[in-house]
This record gives sequence, structure tokens and C-alpha cells, in this order.
Amino acid sequence: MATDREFPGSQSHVPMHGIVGHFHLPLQSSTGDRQFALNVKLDLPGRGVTGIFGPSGSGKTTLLRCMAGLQPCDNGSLSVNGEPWQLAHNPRKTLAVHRRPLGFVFQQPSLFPHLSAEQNLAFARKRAWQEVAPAEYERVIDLMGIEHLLGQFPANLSGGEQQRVAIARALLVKPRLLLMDEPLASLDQMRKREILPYLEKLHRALDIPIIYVTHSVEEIARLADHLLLMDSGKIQREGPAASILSRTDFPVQLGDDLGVLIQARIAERNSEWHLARAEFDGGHLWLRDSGEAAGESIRVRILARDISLTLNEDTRTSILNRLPVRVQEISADRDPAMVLLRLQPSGDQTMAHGESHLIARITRRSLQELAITTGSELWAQIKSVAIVR
Ligand SMILES: Nc1ncnc2c1ncn2[C@@H]1O[C@H](COP(=O)(O)OP(=O)(O)OP(=O)(O)O)[C@@H](O)[C@H]1O
Repeated sequence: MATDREFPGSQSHVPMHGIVGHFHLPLQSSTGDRQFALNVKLDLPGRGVTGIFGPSGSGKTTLLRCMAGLQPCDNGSLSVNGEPWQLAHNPRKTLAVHRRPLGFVFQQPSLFPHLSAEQNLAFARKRAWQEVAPAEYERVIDLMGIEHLLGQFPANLSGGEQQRVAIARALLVKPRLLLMDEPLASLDQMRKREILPYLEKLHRALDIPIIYVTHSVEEIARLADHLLLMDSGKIQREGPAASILSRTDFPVQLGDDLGVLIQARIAERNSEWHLARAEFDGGHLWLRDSGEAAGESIRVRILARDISLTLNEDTRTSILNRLPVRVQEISADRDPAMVLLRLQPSGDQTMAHGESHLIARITRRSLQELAITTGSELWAQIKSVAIVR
């Protein structure tokens, strides 16, 4: 069995300088009536998944195309983990697209239709930046779970299967950067759910940075370590995904997707109830036991709409997770009937300085009827907690 160290992209010897560069690119529509300018300065982590999120037309794809060299940008610069790929106004020090050691996964799998999955992979393997050893090849096949699909032609594969082959193809060129532009966007909800666990495995197995463009908060919550929010060609906000996503003033309208991401650790598993207890820096939460071992680190997501508030602890309820909290901040929601509350878990003094917090969305009427103000001590009842990684 091949190990992660033998896996293409597991290049632990690469110095971790991150992805550094800038792109300033004015674009004019063909009719000349609309103008768009990309104006970004990048300083992104050299490994893990950086999610790029933003409204349609904000420049996400254009940025990816600039990084790949598909979109010429003479005044741009880019270096990837210490390797210079592009220097501003210096064509001699700018790698052409075919010379950049990267893998690109597009929305559509775009496999060669006249070649089987295996032949599609062989094509990529021949063009790899370094030789792909048999063990590395097997590791990719295993990671994407496509062994049984190798003899099939793309037309006989589902959209999700085709995309898994396309991701394997991108990995087999032994990229030093993987760019993924809405890789799940063309799939229906069921296929998305099928492929997400493969992307999570990919995230754990790769040492190279992955830039992942998506419109889906669920994909960000499950996959991204770092997050870059774009609007009108500019970076609006950037930082660790968990802290950016967990803000009440998240600049994009999230509606029912608003919530927090919390880093936790499985403290115990209860086989009688099929539940697991996870500890985080604000207390503990009971979750459905989904097989994670005690001590394992997990990421959980709690949506604002899944939290209700009571003035006293209500023990006569079917809701297992009840946390004492203090209201830190009350802010307006875009829906005038609702307000957002940032809540600090307050049960244990040793936890009072934890960074984790909750966000609840309640009606303005409840806020008034319960006389909730900043500093109020309440109980948060959490109806649902999802393990996202
Ligand atoms: N080659 C081009 N020439 C002129 N305008 C372009 C070109 N490529 C992109 N644009 C414009 O740049 C803007 C950003 O487009 P881009 O595709 O990067 O946005 P996006 O954030 O990826 O959008 P979406 O989420 O809809 O895919 C759009 O207004 C688009 O019309």
C-alpha cells in the first residue's frame, strides 16, 4: 500500500513560502459597454485548501485563469512555494501556461470522449512534471475510488464519476498547485454528496496548495482552511475559513446557511446511545456517533437557525445540547423580522476565554419579549450539530 509520502503532490521538501503575487487586470466586454478590473494582492498559505467565494462576476474564475497563465496579465506576478512563475513586465521570467506545474479541474470534467478513463489518465501521466511511479498511480486511483471505472468510456460514467476521473487526471500531472473552479457545480445534490468525501480525502492526502472556487457555503465549511472573499474584482476579506464564516457580518447574504464552524475533539463515544461527546473551547456537544475515534479532531457546524434561546435551562426538552451563554453582541439581520446574536459560552470559567462562539437568529419580537440585551445570561438550545470534517 502506498503511503501519503509517495503520493504525487506530497512534496514535503518544498519550502513553504505560500502563494504570493498580485494581478491588476482591466477587462473590457467585447461591446465595450462594461468594464471589469481584477485588482488583487495574494499572500495565501502554501498548503491546505483556500476557498474563493463571492458573487457571480466578482472575478473568481479570472483570478484562477491569471494564476494558471490562461489569462495573460503582463503586470502580474506569482510565486508558488518559493518557485517564481511570473514576474511583472518580464516575459522572459514568466512561465507560459503549459510550463506551469499545476493541475486544473473545471466545472465540466472535459475528459476525452474517445478514450477510456484509463487512457485519459495515461495521457495525463505522460505529460507529468516528474515520473509517476506505479505506487503513486495506484494511490491516486485509490484516493478517488475509480479502480472499477478505469475500463469505461466517459459517456458511460455519471457526472460525479467523470469528475473523480478528471481530478485523478489533474493529480497525475504531479502538480505543485491544484486549481479547482466550481468542480461540483454541474452535479446534482446527490452526486455532490457522493463526491465531497473524496475531496475531503484529497485535502488530507495532499501537501500542495489547492485553490477552490465555489458558490457553496457547505463546500467551504467542509473543505476550506483559508477563505478569500471577492467582490467586484477585489479581495473583500481573507483569513482562516472558520473565523470568517463564523461572523455575524459575513458580507455575503447567507440566509439559512449562516452559522459557525467550531474546532472540537471527540472526548468519548457512547455505544449504548450511538452518540459521541465532543469538547470544544466553550463546552461540550453531543453528536451522532459517526465513527470518529476518541481524541480525533473534528470540525462541526452549527447553523444560526438551529439555535433557540431560553432564559433558564429547560431540562424537559428532547434537545440534548444546551449551553449557558452570554450575549456578546446583537446586530440587525437583513430580514427586518429577525436579529442576530453573537453568544459566548459561559458555563465554565476556564472556558470563558475560548475563541469559539455561537450565532443565533431569533425574531425581533422574541428579543423584546425576553428582554434580551448585550450581557444577558441565557441558555442556548442547539437543535442540530453537523460534523463537517
Ligand atoms: N476575457 C474577458 N473579456 C472581458 N471581460 C471578461 C473576460 N473574462 C471575464 N470577464 C468579465 O470579468 C468579470 C468577472 O468574471 P469571472 O468569470 O471571473 O467572475 P466569477 O466570479 O468567476 O463569476 P461566476 O461565479 O459567475 O463564475 C465578469 O464581469 C466578466 O464578464
